[in-house]
Amino acid sequence: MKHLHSGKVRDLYELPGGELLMVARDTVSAYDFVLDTLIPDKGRILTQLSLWWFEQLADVLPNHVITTELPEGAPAEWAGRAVVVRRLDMVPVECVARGYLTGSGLKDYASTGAVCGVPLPEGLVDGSRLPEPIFTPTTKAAVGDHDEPMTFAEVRATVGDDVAERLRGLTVEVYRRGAELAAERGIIVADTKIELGWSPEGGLVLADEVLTPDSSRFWPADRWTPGRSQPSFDKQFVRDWLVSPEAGWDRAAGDPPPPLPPEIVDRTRAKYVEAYERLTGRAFV
Ligand SMILES: C[C@H](c1ccccc1)n1cc(-c2ncnc(N)c2C#N)cn1
Repeated sequence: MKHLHSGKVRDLYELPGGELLMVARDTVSAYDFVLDTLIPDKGRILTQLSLWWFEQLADVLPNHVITTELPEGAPAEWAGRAVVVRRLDMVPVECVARGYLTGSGLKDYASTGAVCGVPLPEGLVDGSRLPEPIFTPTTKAAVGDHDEPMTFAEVRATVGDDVAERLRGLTVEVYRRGAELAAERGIIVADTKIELGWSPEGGLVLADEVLTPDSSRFWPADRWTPGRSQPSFDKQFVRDWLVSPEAGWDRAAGDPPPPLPPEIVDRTRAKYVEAYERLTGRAFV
């Protein structure tokens, strides 16, 4: 199979029949670095979680999954974390929806009182819940560049009025469904990024991964405290250890992060298993 693209935590291959193979790695990224230390089973856990969300969202829109059967020639170690998907004509817009204000959205709000041109009430702070979830699209920056916020007018100019409306509607609906279900299970989904593509028949299809802790911000609901940075459901142990004296990491010098101790690896794996089991109600095997 032909290697097409490598992201921070996933790889994309082309199969002889023209379909694509998405493979999730056991890597985790923190502070914009992909760490050297692997989190065992992370790729499988997040792949199985995404497949479960595709099932939950089947009544909202179709998805690109063909099969989870490993194709001929794929290494056995990819089992459970590789998905054969339909090749789509990808929409050139990162479709993001936010139900809470943080990260780049908070920066945009702090300087403009709006996010991607969507005006918000005054007085919001880091972690504030928004009155309604909003569509906050960005450009698809080249590797190494940063995604830039897009206004809805810019999305219209890029894909046309009708498709822009549909991107907004679908992105907010996927977010709402995910955030609602997760909230019932004690997890806040603060925001999420989805990828949409056009099928050969011309319909919009949900692609990539969906509503995972890599494509979304997951916060433990019982620790939500607006006004400060919220702890990450899955990455907080890694973040805290990396900036602790024990790690001896000179982040300011731009040094790569040190390897993670086994205990941090184990606790982080347990958080991914916990997120999967709480959301799906299924035991991770
Ligand atoms: C950003 C993402 C990516 C995934 C995995 C690794 C690195 C990047 N990506 C997805 C496609 C893509 N292209 C055509 N048809 C599709 N069904 C998909 C999907 N999913 C292109 N890039």
